[in-house]
Amino acid sequence: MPREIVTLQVGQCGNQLGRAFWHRSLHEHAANATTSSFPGPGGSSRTASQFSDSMSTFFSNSNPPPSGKPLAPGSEILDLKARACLIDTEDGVVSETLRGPLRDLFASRQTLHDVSGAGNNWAHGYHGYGDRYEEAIAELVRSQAEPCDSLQSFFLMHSLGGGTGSGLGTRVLQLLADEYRGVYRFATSVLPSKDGKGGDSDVVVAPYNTRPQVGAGGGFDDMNDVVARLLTDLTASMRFPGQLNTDLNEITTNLVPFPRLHYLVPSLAPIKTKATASHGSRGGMNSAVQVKALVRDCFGADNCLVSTNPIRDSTVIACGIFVRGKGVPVSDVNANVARLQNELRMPSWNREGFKIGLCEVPALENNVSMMTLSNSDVINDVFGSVSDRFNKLWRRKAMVHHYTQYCEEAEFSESIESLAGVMEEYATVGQRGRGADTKDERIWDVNRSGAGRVLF
Ligand SMILES: Nc1nc2c(ncn2[C@@H]2O[C@H](COP(=O)(O)OP(=O)(O)OP(=O)(O)O)[C@@H](O)[C@H]2O)c(=O)[nH]1
Repeated sequence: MPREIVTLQVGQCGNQLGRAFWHRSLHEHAANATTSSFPGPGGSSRTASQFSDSMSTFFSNSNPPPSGKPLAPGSEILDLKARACLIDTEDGVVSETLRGPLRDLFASRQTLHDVSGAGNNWAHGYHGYGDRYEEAIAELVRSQAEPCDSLQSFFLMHSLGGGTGSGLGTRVLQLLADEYRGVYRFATSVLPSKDGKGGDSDVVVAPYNTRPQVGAGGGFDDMNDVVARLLTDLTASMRFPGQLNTDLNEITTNLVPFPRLHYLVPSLAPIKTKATASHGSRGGMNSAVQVKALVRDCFGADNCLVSTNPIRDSTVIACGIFVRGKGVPVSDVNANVARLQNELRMPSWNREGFKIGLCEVPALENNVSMMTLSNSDVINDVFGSVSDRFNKLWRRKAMVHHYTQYCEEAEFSESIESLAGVMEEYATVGQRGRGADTKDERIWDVNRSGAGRVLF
């Protein structure tokens, strides 16, 4: 039975990532359709093909065949709609989406946008726009959630450097927690680069808006292409049928042993962008050798989507390994898990903390590829640098007056304390992984609401 996922794209970055994700998903489904392909002419989602049960996780088909009269394969005209809410405080990106090649995938009632933006101000997004649009956003979400037979989770995309994705995005996550208790929220967050250079050098106050992290070099198109790879790999086994499928709830349950330690660092192998893509790399290797090489890459520094130390040098609390490709035996993956259990530093209570997913449908550019999600204390490098940059501004109370138009100054100290708390919990787990066993069990006693969150 399909278990639907509702996607929420918030802010400019969130909506641009969403576009890259839907575009890539449609192409994957087209490449694997048994009949004629979609997207149709011009990238449209309205075309002839088959609508599978698995596809209904992310898409609805508003033109189902008449009941009791299944149409012959190939004669079904799909009118796909993404199960998505497009939210922004400016109208540029959302309007562009509604005019562009993906226009048929979204009805205009699936969107909510204003015109003036949040001016890179978290408090403007959270309090200003949050107060103004809370009801309308709740209604928008309801319009997508209510038609679902069995809502699995919410999938949110945003950046943390500006004002809308960070502030209004946080408000949306809170609204979801309040109105849909028990439904997991899985957020993909683009964080400011560690050194303030590169992608987010345009946002001086990014550390105020973020509280946590990162980035990569290159333009947005290339970056978004990599992120779309990550998101399609993450959701492949929810969109395609398969033997060893994983859903978002399973991932969250297995990789988040404590509610506040919910930051999952992704790695991809091979990493390819449009510019560097080529088919069939490592095509000559047998599966066991291929999987071993992919694992090696994913646990090194170069393939990690967060610029930080290699995952293999950190304490790994839990880890998901997701493989795409035809005919990869699970035994090849298990052999690597056994090796990682010996090689990685893991807390003694969770040496079994691996979640494996296998999807037979390959990614577009590679015959076999791998994505890992690591819950590890490596994230403290990132949080530490955000915290340092935050404090540099905060000591001088620089730019604070822009925020106090919308919020109390106390929120600044609360957020930096909250971040310090998360860092302390990760540090404690990290020390345990290094063998320093303490009797202090406070860390396990956290009961704040948990959500999976992929950072990059
Ligand atoms: N990877 C990636 N990062 C982006 C993209 N667009 C913006 N960013 C980054 O996101 C941060 C700014 O956030 P935006 O999403 O532009 O802003 P916003 O959330 O819409 O907020 P306001 O502009 O203040 O209303 C900066 O760090 C940008 O470098 C994108 O398409 N891809």
